[in-house]
Amino acid sequence: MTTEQTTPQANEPAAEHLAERPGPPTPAEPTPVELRGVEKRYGEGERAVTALRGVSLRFVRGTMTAVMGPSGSGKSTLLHCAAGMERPTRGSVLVDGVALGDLSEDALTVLRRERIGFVFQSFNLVSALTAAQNVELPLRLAGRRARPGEVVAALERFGLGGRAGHRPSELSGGQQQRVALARAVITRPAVLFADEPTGALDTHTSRGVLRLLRELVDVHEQTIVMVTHDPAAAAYADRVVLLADGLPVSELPGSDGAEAIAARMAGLEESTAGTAGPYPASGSAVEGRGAVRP
Ligand SMILES: Nc1ncnc2c1ncn2[C@@H]1O[C@H](COP(=O)(O)OP(=O)(O)OP(=O)(O)O)[C@@H](O)[C@H]1O
Repeated sequence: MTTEQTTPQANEPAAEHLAERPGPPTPAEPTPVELRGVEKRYGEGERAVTALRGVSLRFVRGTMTAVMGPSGSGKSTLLHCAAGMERPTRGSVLVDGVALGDLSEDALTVLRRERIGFVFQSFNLVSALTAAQNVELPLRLAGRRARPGEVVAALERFGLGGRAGHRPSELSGGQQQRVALARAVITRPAVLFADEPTGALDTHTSRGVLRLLRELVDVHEQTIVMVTHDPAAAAYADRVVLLADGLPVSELPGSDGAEAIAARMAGLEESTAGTAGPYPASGSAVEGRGAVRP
């Protein structure tokens, strides 16, 4: 396993410093998402599976992070815990500085609805609703009405201006995923989680969706955390975090390119193949952009 240190952004403290002292975010701008020592165990006794072993990660505003790793390494579990869809067994998740573990189920539902966006590989649109109704849904669930033109503007932003009245079955896969994206960001969430968002799309359509994700980050300062198996998709990210056996073990910038990411993944798969997990169960921290702390 290699340990690397890349240059931190000019306006960020040294990554190493961050890794040791995650510290509180400034009151003016809380960190969109922070995981502190997150463990997740499923089941009890002999059948227990530890999916996450003490993960500490921060996802800063206006960055896109790709999470990769071998099958079963804990990627989906990490995303579900970070998005408040599952409660960690130990440790804490903070969204916009709010500890999810301190919230009641009702308060967590409200926070998820208003501060967290999620897109799935299978789009998860409501089949009986039109594109416009799907996009408006999170606002209605929050008891709000869309402002005049808000939904149309959201659809247009994702190149769907002419599709407002179409139902999901009348749309291509790429169009459905763009409706899902418009729906996920209409509430202006602190973070957008994406679980294999291009997994069901062909290469050309995938690139279109990835460019839209990139634009959300670069133009609108959206924070995005995306699980992917595709090194070409990960290359769109600022940061690629590699998981193995429930821990972040390595990290590289997406700008290193798909080939370098694929090579790092291959090395990881080789080193973990047939083992019960060579990584310590005691905890790990990977912080900031471009830092590595296996
Ligand atoms: N609900 C569950 N009950 C029991 N074990 C689970 C559950 N969900 C996940 N696991 C286990 O936790 C571990 C991590 O699973 P997870 O789905 O997070 O991995 P992953 O990296 O997303 O895998 P993949 O790339 O195959 O989707 C695996 O060993 C899995 O079998």
